[in-house]
Amino acid sequence: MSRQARPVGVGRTGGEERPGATPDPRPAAARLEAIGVTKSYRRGVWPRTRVLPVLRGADLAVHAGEIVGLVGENGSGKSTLMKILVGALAADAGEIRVGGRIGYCPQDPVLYDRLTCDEHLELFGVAYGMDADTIAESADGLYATLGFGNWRSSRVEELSGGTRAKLNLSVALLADPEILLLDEPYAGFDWDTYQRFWALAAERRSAGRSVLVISHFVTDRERFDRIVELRDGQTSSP
Ligand SMILES: Nc1ncnc2c1ncn2[C@@H]1O[C@H](COP(=O)(O)OP(=O)(O)OP(=O)(O)O)[C@@H](O)[C@H]1O
Repeated sequence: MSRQARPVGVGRTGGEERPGATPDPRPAAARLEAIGVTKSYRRGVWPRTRVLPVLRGADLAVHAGEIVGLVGENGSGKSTLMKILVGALAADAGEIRVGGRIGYCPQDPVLYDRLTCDEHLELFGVAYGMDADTIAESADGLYATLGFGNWRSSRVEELSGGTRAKLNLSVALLADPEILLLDEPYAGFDWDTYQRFWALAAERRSAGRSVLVISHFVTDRERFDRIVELRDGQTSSP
């Protein structure tokens, strides 16, 4: 799928050669790609509106089996680019190509105070088109991996910030998406959960999945296959 700053088309996603097939000498197509994306926000009230250019031709590619870090100063446009990649925000110009199902973990959890963790996973699972057994199996695995099964019957309003962050991440992972986009997913995690998160990301890489993570911590750098930096509205690989 491809869009004009549109979500993108399903094409040759790479990393999925059939045994016995003749190797394809072409480089594998990116699973997720942004090409020349521009975005400005309009601020203020007429007649005192002003335009704030945030992205000025940003390019980004994430391949199968890669964990890519998106870094940049506060306000450099990382969340804006991620929202455009998932289709939550329209770009002014440019193209987005997506070759697979996306799971998105926004910076601010989109959760419902009165629903329990189980009810969230059921609700989102049904929205993803999953059957009840698959939802239950996936939910059990996520509770075990992220260590918050004790809270499965608690309402979100009773949860700590870190447990909400675990549920937010679980919602993104529930349907086992080919492409996982995470906007500062571990800000509220304790050290044990932080380690579990990276083990989970590494498992996804081994399974040929793709992960794009907005990160602020320089110490995370060795965890990524590649780092992409946003500066002055454009991307580069430092
Ligand atoms: N809806 C909006 N309306 C107007 N300006 C916005 C809007 N959303 C973001 N901005 C501005 O766009 C710029 C980029 O914001 P964005 O959240 O994408 O940056 P970021 O790199 O993710 O920042 P941080 O590291 O602080 O999370 C900032 O100057 C921000 O104030």
